Amino acid sequence: MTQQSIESLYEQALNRKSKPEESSYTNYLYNKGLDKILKKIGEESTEVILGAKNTNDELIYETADLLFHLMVLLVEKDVSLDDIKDELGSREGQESRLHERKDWRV
Ligand SMILES: N=c1c2ncn([C@@H]3O[C@H](COP(=O)(O)OP(=O)(O)OP(=O)(O)O)[C@@H](O)[C@H]3O)c2ncn1[C@@H]1O[C@H](COP(=O)(O)O)[C@@H](O)[C@H]1O
Repeated sequence: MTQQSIESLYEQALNRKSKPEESSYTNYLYNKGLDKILKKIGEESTEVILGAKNTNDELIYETADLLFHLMVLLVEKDVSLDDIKDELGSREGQESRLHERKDWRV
């Protein structure tokens, strides 16, 4: 089975931004603008929640949809995958600092 990395999904979204294609769904989203992309993120997030309540197949399908739309959002906002990796990396070994935020316990 063919697999696709998050990096290549992001690269595709970046590539559509610099070289738009008429039949591209990614370009349809860019043309509609940020509010449309955010609406899709909201819808897809809800579908992930519903999928998780149903079957793992649905969860996997909806997570893939959400990841795709997240990559489009990051490109639209000029945020790189390295920005996200830097943020995640800065949290490594910082459990005690993160746990000071007691709100996650609620
Ligand atoms: N991974 C995806 C991907 N995941 C989901 N989708 C699209 O996201 C849409 C989500 O479905 P919905 O029913 O929620 O949305 P819709 O009713 O089609 O449209 P709207 O609600 O947005 O108006 C579908 O049209 C899917 O085709 C994706 N579209 C593209 N990709 C990747 O992006 C690449 C480039 O695609 P294009 O930009 O279309 O050339 C593709 O080769 C894929 O690798």
